[in-house]
Parts: sequence; structure tokens; C-alpha cells
Amino acid sequence: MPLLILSKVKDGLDPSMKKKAFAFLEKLQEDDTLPGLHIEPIQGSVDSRVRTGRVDDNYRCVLFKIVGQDDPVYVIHGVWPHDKANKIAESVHLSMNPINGVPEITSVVSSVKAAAAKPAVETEPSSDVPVETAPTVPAPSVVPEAESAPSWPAGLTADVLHTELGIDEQLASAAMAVTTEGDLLSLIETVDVEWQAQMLLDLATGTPVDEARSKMGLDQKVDVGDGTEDEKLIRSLKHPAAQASFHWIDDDEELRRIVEAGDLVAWRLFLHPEQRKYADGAYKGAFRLSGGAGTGKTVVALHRTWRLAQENPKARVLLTTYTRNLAEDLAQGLRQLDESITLQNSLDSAGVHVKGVDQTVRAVLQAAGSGLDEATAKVLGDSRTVLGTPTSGELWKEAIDNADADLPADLLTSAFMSAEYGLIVLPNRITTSTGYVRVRRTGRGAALDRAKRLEVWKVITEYRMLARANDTTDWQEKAEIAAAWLESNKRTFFDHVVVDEAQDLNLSQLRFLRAVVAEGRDDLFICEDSHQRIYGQKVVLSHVGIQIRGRARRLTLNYRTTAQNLDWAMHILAGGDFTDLEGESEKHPYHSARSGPVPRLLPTASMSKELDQAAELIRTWLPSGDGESDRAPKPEAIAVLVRDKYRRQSVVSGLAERGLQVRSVDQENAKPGMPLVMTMHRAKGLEFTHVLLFGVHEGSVPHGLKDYKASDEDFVDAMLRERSLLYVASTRARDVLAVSWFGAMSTLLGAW
Ligand SMILES: Nc1ncnc2c1ncn2[C@@H]1O[C@H](COP(=O)(O)OP(=O)(O)OP(=O)(O)O)[C@@H](O)[C@H]1O
Repeated sequence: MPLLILSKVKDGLDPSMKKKAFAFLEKLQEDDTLPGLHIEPIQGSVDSRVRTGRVDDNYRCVLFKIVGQDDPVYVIHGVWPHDKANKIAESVHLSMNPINGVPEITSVVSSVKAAAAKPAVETEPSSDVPVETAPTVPAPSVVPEAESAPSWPAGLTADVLHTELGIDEQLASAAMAVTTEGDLLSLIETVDVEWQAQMLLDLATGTPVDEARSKMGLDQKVDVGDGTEDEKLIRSLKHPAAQASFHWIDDDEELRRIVEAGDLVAWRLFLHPEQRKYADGAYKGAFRLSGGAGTGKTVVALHRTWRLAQENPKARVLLTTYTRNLAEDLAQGLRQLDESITLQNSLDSAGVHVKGVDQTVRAVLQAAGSGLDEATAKVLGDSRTVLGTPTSGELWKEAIDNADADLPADLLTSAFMSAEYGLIVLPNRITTSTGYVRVRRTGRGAALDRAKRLEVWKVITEYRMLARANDTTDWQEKAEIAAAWLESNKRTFFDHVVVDEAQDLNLSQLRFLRAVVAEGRDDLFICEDSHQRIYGQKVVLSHVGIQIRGRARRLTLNYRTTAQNLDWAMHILAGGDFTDLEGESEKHPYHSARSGPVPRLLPTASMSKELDQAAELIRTWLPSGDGESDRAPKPEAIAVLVRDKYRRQSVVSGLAERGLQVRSVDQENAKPGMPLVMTMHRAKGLEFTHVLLFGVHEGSVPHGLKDYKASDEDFVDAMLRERSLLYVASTRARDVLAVSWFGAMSTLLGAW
């Protein structure tokens, strides 16, 4: 039976041909001699292994036939219209890189193209955006990183690139000749061999040669052994570095999964060697994977969860994240990875569980039943058997009013009290005034002497009494109680826990996750990006018993957005001082290999004008209905992101008044058919081809900081979250990003 390998190629499968292409692959895998397949060599092709096969009357598949000792192996290159397929088949070549032995498909045409490419940076904004007529402030000029020179590591030359790393000789010379990052990006876009493009990008941002080599998996020698050229080629296609571009379809089951997914989704099939390493790695204990927005942390979390469950079907694997919406997206991602996966609901079942952290806490509390007296006493100071519904966020205000505490007005805010409760009182399980007077309040700022602490304690006691009277507990209390119950009963419910978006979890949720998984190999795998913390306060994993001990790595290649959008987003972060989940400074750069238009900045004089402009802009993004629609995004791939739900409503009605129907998205899943309007918070974890950040003016972003005046630390942290929110929102755009406001623009934009 022939073996099939899919290769990663741009535009290699016309969407309308998917069904027929899969039917072709199924037949080919069954028997490559079936007459209907018409597998034929091409006269005059540069590679004698090239074949084409009949997909239908008009389309042909281009593939390579490799004959080893066993069954033939077919490397599928792509499906194209008849004439184009023949042309491609004449010029493509599958070979092992002469320096490092990694297999690669090159084209005679494209290597000439790379050498001849005249790099050009797009500095003018694209013309599909309406011209601003009445700005009240000058639009800040965009200074893309594209203008700065590549930061090659010291001593790097074209010769090193070629003779030591295996970069194509002409490409290596062309790369060393460019003078700006923008020019390098333009050059890279012409390169067909993806690992070569990615390695150049890595080196151009200062990554040392050895590190760049190791990231691509090229520090492990490609040992192809003896035998014919074809036998060696087959062995080279198994090397880890080859997996980024070649996907083995090992068995019927794998082909079935691909066919059922109905698409050759790149993230399913072609992991970067680094992503593969973290998805498959075995770790002695907790592991932390960080990386900027769009670097594929979620993709690694999905592959890792699936792999852990495949390896041991008896294992209980939890994939979890901050919100229920995000957990639903993860469940959908797992189904895309493997349509046949069964997700478990009951805590005791082996297999994969996908749940938000709070849902998991609730399930554990249900399992505890009425046995919570001891845990509630430990956390809240008195025994409770009913934890009830979640406490309203308004209860702090009532507690402050009732307690009549003698404190400065700045301290008498819900923001201060809830931060004090979440960062100091609950994690330290303080249940008495004496305990609170003695506790170290490291990192809280707003020094509190004994008298003040006793007054704060009055408010906290009142909060707890009111909640008890209402039969409620807040989510962080529930998590802390569940953790206490697990710890004292020595119970665990999972063998492996994989966490996405961990930067948003509070100390009690993290302690709960530490407690719910059996300690040991591959117990906790934590994906995080501290630049994207938009909820809660800074936390440090070791404070809740999660010991990373050097098991931390970082992803640096952005797959989602263009280099231009990324530069813009990174500039927003530049004014903040971020730390990661181990308390270390977070400054590492990351990059994108895709290029696109520079983000548009669109000031206006009034909200009404901003809406006029938004309606006009979105119309230019929508399919025109004149046959151009194939290139236009689907309406639901366009998003308007706003700071809060009030603005969401006014944008939806304002655009409707201007004849543009858009869909407001709250907690529910977004339905297709119209552009979407949602808050920046709701857009977390999502992505769109076109994004308009609407209403980014002073007073709107940053928002609500007056509640944080009590403590410099709280204020700085709240400002950091606002910065992160704008960064999260900006990095949702795959291709086109625009930012609008009326009046004075947000100070966060001015800072770059
Ligand atoms: N190896 C890959 N090949 C192709 N596409 C990829 C790959 N890895 C990730 N992607 C794509 O990049 C985008 C971002 O991936 P993902 O959501 O996993 O990143 P992330 O780091 O979790 O982002 P964020 O932190 O912003 O949520 C997705 O569209 C994903 O499909």
C-alpha cells in the first residue's frame, strides 16, 4: 500500500477542489495502479520523480514518487488546473539540502525569482481606506520597524549562511545585501522553502547562529544512512526538521482524520520544530511555555492534549483556560484536530476534559458534596456546607458602606478591597484580624499600619458576613476552598493538566490547578503571555507551589499577523514594564514572516464622524458582489472592537443608522454572515482578517483608573492591563488593522 506525505505549499489546493482532492488521495493510498488515477510522469521535468495524477477533467495533482525498499512513497505537492499543474510539475524539484540534509521542494522558477527580487517596503497606506477629512489632532506618523537595519548576529556572512546553515547560496547573498528589515521581509516572501525563510528572520532579529539552528531542529544530524538516493530521501523525510513542511499520513486513520476535518489546515499538519518539541516533550514536572500573541501557544496546547490522551487512553487529561468562551474554542480546536475525539464530562472518566477553570472548580466542589466544612473553615474562618451562587461584584461597595471603616477615601474602593482580598487575604488563608495584622503584604504598596489594617479587616469581615447571609461565595473563594479540600483529602482528579492563557488566572485558581493534578511527570503544562494579562493581578507561580525549575521556553515566530501590525502592537507595550509568571522581566521580541499594509490611524472630530468613517471603511472591506468576492474576507472575518459594552451598543446602532448591518457579540458564539462588533475583552483568543479598533480616545482607553488611586502599585498595574488590552485587540488582526478615535487620542497611542 503506498504511503502518502503532504507537503506544505502556498495556494496548493483550490477550496472548491477539496472533496475531489481527498477522493483522489483515498484512492491513491489504496492502490496507486488504479487506472482512474492516471499517475503519469512529465516529459522534460527537472525532477524525474515528478508525476501528475487526474483529480477531475480539469484539475491535476502534482506529486513525487519515491521508491524505497518497501511500498512507494508519494509526496503530494498540490492540486492545480491542468495547464498550471503541468507547468509546476516541469519546474519543481524534491531533494535533500546539500548542507544539512533536510528535504525541500524548490522550483527552478522561484530560485531565479528570489535572486531577482527587488525588495520594496510599502510605506504608503493602502488606498482602500477613506481619506480623513476633519482631523482634530494630527495623525501620528507610523514609523515601522521596517526602516531599521536587520540585527544579524556578529560575524554572520553569506558564506556562513550557505556553507554552515544550508541557506540557498543566491538567497544568502541577497539577504546579506539588504539594508532594512522591510527589504528583508519582501525578500523572504519570495522564498518557497519555509525553514529557510524562518531561519533568516530569526537571525535578522539577533538570534545567535547556534540557537537559530537548534530552533529549527537542525542541531540533530539528519542521518540518512546508506542505500539509493530515494531510500536516503525517505529517511530524511522523517527527520524532525522536515516535519514543519512534510506531514506523513501513516495510516488510514490519519487520512480519515484529514478528510473528515475537510481541510488541509496548516496548524493541524505542519508544526514548527519548536512547536512539535513542546507538544511532544516529556517533562519531569510543571512546564511553562510563553510567547507573544499568535505564536501558536494554543496550537501547542491542543496538540499536546491530544497526544497525551493518545499515548495513554487511561489518563485523565484536562485542557483548561480562563473563560468558558475560550474553553469552547479549545474544544472546537480539538475536534478539528481529531473529529472522533470524545470529550468527557464526568470528573472520574479517563480521557480528555475541556473546561474553563471555574467550571472545573465547580465540578470538584460538587464531588466534595457536603464535606466542605473543614476547607471553608480554613479559607473563610467558619464552616459552610453551601457555597451557593457567585457573589455579586457590587457586594464590596455594600460592605464598605456598612463597615463604616476609618480609612482614607482612596482605600475605600471596591478595586482596592477586592485586590487586597484576592492577593493577600485569600491566598494566605487569613481568617482573623491577628492573621491580617501580621501578614506580609509584599508588592501591594499603600503601606497599612496596624490601625489601618484593623479598619480594612472590618470591611473584609462585613463582606464575608453579607456573602454568608446571601448564601454566596465569589469565584476566587470557591477556587481556594476547592484547593483546600483537595489538599486536605489528598485527592487529585487528573494526571495531566494543560492550561492556556494562564496569565489571566488568579493565585487561587493556579493553586487549585496545582492541587487537582497528581504531582509528577508531565503534570502541568502552562501556556502564557504576560503581555496579554487583561484580568486580575500579577502573580508568581512559585507562590502557589508551582515549581518550574528551569522548565520554561518561549515561542518567537508569529503565525497570525503581519510584521506591520506586530510592530504597531509592540509599540503599545513599549511604555509598560512587564514580568512573566516567574516574576522575571518580560522583554523578549518576536517576529512575523508575513507582510501587509501599515496600520491606519484615523482621527475624527466627533463620534458621529467616526461612525461615518467606520461605515465607509467596512464597506470597502466587504465583498463587493462583482466577482471580486473570492479575494474579499467573509463578513464575519471583519471585526470592530470597542472598549466596553455601552460603546458596543452605540456602534451597532450607529452603523445600522448608516445602512450597515453588523452583529453585536456578547457571551454567545459569533454567527456568520455579518461583520462583528464586540468588546476588546471578548475578542481575546479570536482572530479576524480585518480589525477596526473604534473609540481609542482619551477617557475611553485607559478606562476606570480613578478607582486605583489608593496604591501606586495598583494604579500602575491597572494601566498595564489597559496597555495589554490594546495590544490584545491589535493582535487580533491577521491582515488589515485600522484604529480610530474622536477628539484627543488615547495616551497609550501617543507613547510610541
Ligand atoms: N505551525 C503552524 N502553521 C500554520 N499556522 C499556525 C501554526 N501555528 C499556529 N498557527 C496559526 O497561527 C494563529 C495563532 O495561533 P495560536 O492561536 O495558537 O497562537 P497563540 O500564541 O495562542 O495566540 P494568542 O496568545 O494571541 O491567543 C492561528 O491562526 C493558528 O492556526
